[in-house]
Amino acid sequence: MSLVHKLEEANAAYRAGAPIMSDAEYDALVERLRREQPDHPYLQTVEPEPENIFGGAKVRHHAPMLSTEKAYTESDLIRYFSAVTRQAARLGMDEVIYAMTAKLDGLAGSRDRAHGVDLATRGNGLQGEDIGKAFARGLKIVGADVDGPGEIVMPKDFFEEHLVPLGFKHPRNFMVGFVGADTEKDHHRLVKESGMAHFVPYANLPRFYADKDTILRDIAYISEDIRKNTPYDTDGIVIEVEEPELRAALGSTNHHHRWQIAYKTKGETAETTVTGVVWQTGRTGRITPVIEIDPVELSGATIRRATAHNFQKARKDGLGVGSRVTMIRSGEVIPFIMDVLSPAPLDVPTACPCCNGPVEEDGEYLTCVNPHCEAQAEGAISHFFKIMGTADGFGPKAVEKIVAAGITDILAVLDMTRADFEGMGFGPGQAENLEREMKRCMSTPVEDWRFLAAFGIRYLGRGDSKALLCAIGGLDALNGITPAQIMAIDGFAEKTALCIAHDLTWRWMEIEAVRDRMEAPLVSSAPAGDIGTLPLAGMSLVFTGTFSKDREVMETQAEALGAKVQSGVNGKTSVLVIGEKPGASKTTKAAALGTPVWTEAEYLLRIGG
Ligand SMILES: NC(=O)c1ccc[n+]([C@@H]2O[C@H](COP(=O)([O-])OP(=O)(O)OC[C@H]3O[C@@H](n4cnc5c(N)ncnc54)[C@H](O)[C@@H]3O)[C@@H](O)[C@H]2O)c1
Ligand SMILES: [Zn+2]
Repeated sequence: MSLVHKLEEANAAYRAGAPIMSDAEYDALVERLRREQPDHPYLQTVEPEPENIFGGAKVRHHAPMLSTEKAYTESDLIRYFSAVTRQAARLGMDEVIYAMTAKLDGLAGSRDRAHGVDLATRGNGLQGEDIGKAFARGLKIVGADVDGPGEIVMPKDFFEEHLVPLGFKHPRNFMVGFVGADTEKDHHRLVKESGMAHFVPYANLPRFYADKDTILRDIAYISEDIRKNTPYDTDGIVIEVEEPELRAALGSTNHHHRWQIAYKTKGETAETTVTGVVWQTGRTGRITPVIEIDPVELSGATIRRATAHNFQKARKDGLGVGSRVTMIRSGEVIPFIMDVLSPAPLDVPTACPCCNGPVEEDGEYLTCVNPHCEAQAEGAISHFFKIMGTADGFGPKAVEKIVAAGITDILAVLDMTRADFEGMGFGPGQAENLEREMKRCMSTPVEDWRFLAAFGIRYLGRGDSKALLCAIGGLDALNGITPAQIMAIDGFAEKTALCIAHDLTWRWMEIEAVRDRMEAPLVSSAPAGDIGTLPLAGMSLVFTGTFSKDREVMETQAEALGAKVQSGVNGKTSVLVIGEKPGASKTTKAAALGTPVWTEAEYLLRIGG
């Protein structure tokens, strides 16, 4: 395949949110093309988005959205500064002061309400796609709502905490899916509810100012400082001239503005040999190879191993013992294998390295499907209590202790007593607490979809569990369900249906056993459910203040008992439930509307608990 063809293919995949190579690899190939064929048309225009990946109408940009020129070295920067300085001298201007901002690594978009465009992608630079629907999906503008270009991004902390465990690898690719997906999935709702999909107009980014000599001297510190102070992924910094007159004089090419440059630190690379492969099972059951290498020095650190997250690619590339590879490390990424120079076959395990249980290939992942696998147990147990939402105290630390003591499945946890907890090294107070919380978890009514989602079955988050149970008529109907039955339901594709049916069969006994342990009934989400007999049926409640339990737990319980929970008081509110230090705006509003107010004690009395 020709170099350009390879670049075109990689670019199309990247723009669609499913890259087939790393950015460092792509950038290295672009630099190679620049060396070999400096005048190639591919280098002269904006790398285009494939047509119609977001399903929006075509939009013409009133100002073209260009790419940036890149500087990897000091001499690249000097060349840029000289060109600007020459032009400034022609205009009779003094020393130029440059503005620097974080180069956000997301999906570029432009807001141009002056021409009726809420938001559009960059497209080919001249014409993009209308993605205004992203606001309905939960996209939030960060800072002043100004027209102009910006970036669609997600804070990295949130991404790492909530989306990495679901298998997403890069916020940028996630946001491409978020903006373009036809149907709203659970993970989209999670992001929407948390308000973590952001559109950041570049004009709102913090700006740092310096002259060229300061920049050349301190560029490493400045870059690192900007990176550290930006909550989003970045891939360098943008250095630019601000004076409109100088911008106009410098002008643009079809590819970039001459008044702007992106500074990126290129990773250092080194060749080495693979000396060993160790397979590890993660918390979600995913089995990934850790590649051990002959130690190499890269940017001042000794690198001994790298994780290959995509096992399928590792096998295809031949990352086995004895293969020769190129490692790369830059300031912004952890070291990884960039290239396989000479392959060697990679032996893939047929059993889980942790529990010896059965494994399955699911797309690019190798997964241990044994729910009792110790490596997965912690994740599974925390997930259960978190989704049930009716017990406190089963945080990561406590669960780690429980699993370390050999209790690796939900049922076994539910069988534990205060004495058992104490035997594991919990203090008497905490042991008592855990026993009480577990009883509460078993005696509080929850919706059947929440119960099902608590088992952490692949593709059965809360929303999809609800859809499944509503369509199928309740939990019992899941016993022996076939892929065909699931596929017949709107929103379930063949691959997911196969996977869900398989996992349900495998885990049905456990699900039933846990349900038998429940002392409270599950609230059915099937349309013909007996909602009318629940104590809070038909009521709309608002909770404010601090309660003896987490507010979220109170609200979940109220919903399970038939209530609708609102976030603010309005004419439809039946009762305002107040804890300690209730919010003044809610109590005032309730007083003005004459809405009944209950204390926590009154509320508990009413629900009989
Ligand atoms: N992994 C792959 O296969 C693959 C394929 C294609 C492209 N890429 C990556 O994409 C990049 C090239 O594509 P590109 O032209 O979209 O990006 P670029 O690196 O040339 O950057 C230009 C874009 O940066 C954006 N930007 C972000 N922060 C900004 C700020 N503070 N001020 C101004 N603009 C800002 C602008 O929207 C502009 O369009 C390369 O760095 C490459 O690594 C990767
Ligand atoms: Zn296992």
